[in-house]
Amino acid sequence: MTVLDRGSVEDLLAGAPTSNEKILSFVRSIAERTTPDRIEWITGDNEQKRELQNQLIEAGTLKPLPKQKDSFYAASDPDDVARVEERTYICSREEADAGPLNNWMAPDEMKSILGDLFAGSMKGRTMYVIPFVMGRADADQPMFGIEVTDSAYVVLSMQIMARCGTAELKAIEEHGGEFVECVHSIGAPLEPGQEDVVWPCNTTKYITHFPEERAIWSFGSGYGGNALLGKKCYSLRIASAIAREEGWLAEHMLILKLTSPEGEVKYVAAAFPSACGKTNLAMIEPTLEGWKAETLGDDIAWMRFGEDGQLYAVNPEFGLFGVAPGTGYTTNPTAMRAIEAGGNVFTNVALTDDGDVWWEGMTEETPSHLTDWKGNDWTPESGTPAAHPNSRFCTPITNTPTLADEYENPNGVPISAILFGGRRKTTMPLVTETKDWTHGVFMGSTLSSETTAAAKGQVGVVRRDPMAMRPFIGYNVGDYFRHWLEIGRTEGAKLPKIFYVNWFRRDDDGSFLWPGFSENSRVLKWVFERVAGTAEAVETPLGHTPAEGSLDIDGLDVTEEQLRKALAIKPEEWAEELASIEEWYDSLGDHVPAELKAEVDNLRQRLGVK
Ligand SMILES: Nc1nc2c(ncn2[C@@H]2O[C@H](COP(=O)(O)OP(=O)(O)OP(=O)(O)O)[C@@H](O)[C@H]2O)c(=O)[nH]1
Ligand SMILES: O=C([O-])CC(=O)C(=O)O
Ligand SMILES: [Mn+2]
Repeated sequence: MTVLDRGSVEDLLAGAPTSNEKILSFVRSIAERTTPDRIEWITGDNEQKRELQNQLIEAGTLKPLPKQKDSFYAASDPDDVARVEERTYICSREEADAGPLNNWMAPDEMKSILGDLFAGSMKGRTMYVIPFVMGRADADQPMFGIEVTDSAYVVLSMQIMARCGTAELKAIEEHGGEFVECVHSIGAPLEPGQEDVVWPCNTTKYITHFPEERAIWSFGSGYGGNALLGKKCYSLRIASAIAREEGWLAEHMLILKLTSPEGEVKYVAAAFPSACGKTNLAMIEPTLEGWKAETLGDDIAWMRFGEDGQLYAVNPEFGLFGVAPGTGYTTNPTAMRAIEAGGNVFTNVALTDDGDVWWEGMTEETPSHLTDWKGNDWTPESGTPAAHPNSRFCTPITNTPTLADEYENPNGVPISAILFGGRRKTTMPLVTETKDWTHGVFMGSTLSSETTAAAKGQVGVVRRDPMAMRPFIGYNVGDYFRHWLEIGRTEGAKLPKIFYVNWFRRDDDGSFLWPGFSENSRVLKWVFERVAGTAEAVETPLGHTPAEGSLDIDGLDVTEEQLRKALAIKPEEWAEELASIEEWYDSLGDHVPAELKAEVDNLRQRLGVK
């Protein structure tokens, strides 16, 4: 392995747009290790963006889409299509601090592996330096990062997902050069004369986090949450560790603004696991007369206490990285209009014969011929999905026609209700209001969902996904539960009410008991009215569920009988559920707070099951 001598790295750094020693020494140390041919600082200006686009078009990585505004298509390596949880590590000094749900390795051991992997890993390539901020630079506590990467595709995607460029570099300098170090390499060095491939990556993958040093190192993948390090790696795993220290919450939640026909406003946050409906709910078009919903965020919420004791949420992201399949004019017209506004990068969707994109669920009619995400001819008879189930649209959030004005407010909006929910065919009712904060934390901590294509692995298996954060908690899950309970004990706190929802319950014949999508506005109305103190509820062992007639199904093709089934709490299902919860808590070790374990017994008693 040739290593650049010091002189040549200095040459690459000549003309760097900063003289900040912390920034320079970080960039220098990564360049020395990875030996790129060039270093390019991302400015955020259009000329640079065009140039990168053109390079990627020439390399075959991006295809321009003549039917779309300023948008591109990319197809990844078929082995690089989703987050790889089994290759994701939390490298805290103590193993107990990573906890039983994260892969752990001692920092030194991991650094030695990474040292070998990153040595010369950018050879023949350009190292891009992306200064960015999650949230806004003018927030009370701005959260900066610098991602270095050897993927121009990652640069273009990061520029959609976060505020990046010269302005952010200046802001980092002004704030004393504090930033989260994000190091990314696709791990595909190029020898002189070696021909590149369309989607370079490495079969060895490591997505690693050093929460105590606030650093992220990612190797081998160019896709989504593995590579756009501002998203899951920073804004959830590292930020959750910071939030624990500082007394706030970094969560996998959408943020929604609801306005009633009377003009009253409430803000709601909701945590559903990956590919379980956050983007859809964040962009909901209410079917109820006079109700208005506006979008603030579709994936991540940071919530800090305001001086008035309320939890204020901001969306740290600047873009949408939405699941394409199932997004269509009938299910999510808002997302379709956002996409129409242009500036998109689509990955692993299908292509129509006239050069547009398509995915399952986009249109009512399926085209008779397509090129599938693997580049093969495809017809409806092919028997395989045309778009990969985790194919994504990457779209500027400012395209969203329903974006609330408060999105630009650096310190966020006060949250009145938190919804937890997952994808469950049975057991979990359409909606329940939990009894109090501790009971709400209990329900969130036992959140369960059938697995989806958003992560590699088997699809459709029920797994516990606490607060929809299972793959994203940057520390021990038991300590994370304790942190949630402590948030509830914060002096002067005016806490949101916590609800549990399930859009995915099925009837005996396998059909959905609840129409979902825009009709979820009816559940949101009930939640709004519970917070306002106007909706009727009945007390159940799980908290409060809508009293008969209080959930508005007027004009909906749902019978009272179906609604009863959707809301039912069946003791035989719960006997099984409680056993599974208990087993799961036990598997998490001794950090699980006793208060939560006590909730299992309380619930068992209320349900009258053994
Ligand atoms: N049956 C039903 N399906 C839904 C509903 N809402 C969303 N979906 C489907 O769930 C899938 C994922 O929805 P998204 O809104 O993209 O999920 P997400 O939680 O934002 O996913 P990530 O971006 O991976 O975090 C899509 O295929 C949707 O069509 C609903 O209310 N009912
Ligand atoms: O991180 C990703 O790749 C996409 C995402 O939002 C999720 O999986 O929740
Ligand atoms: Mn997500």
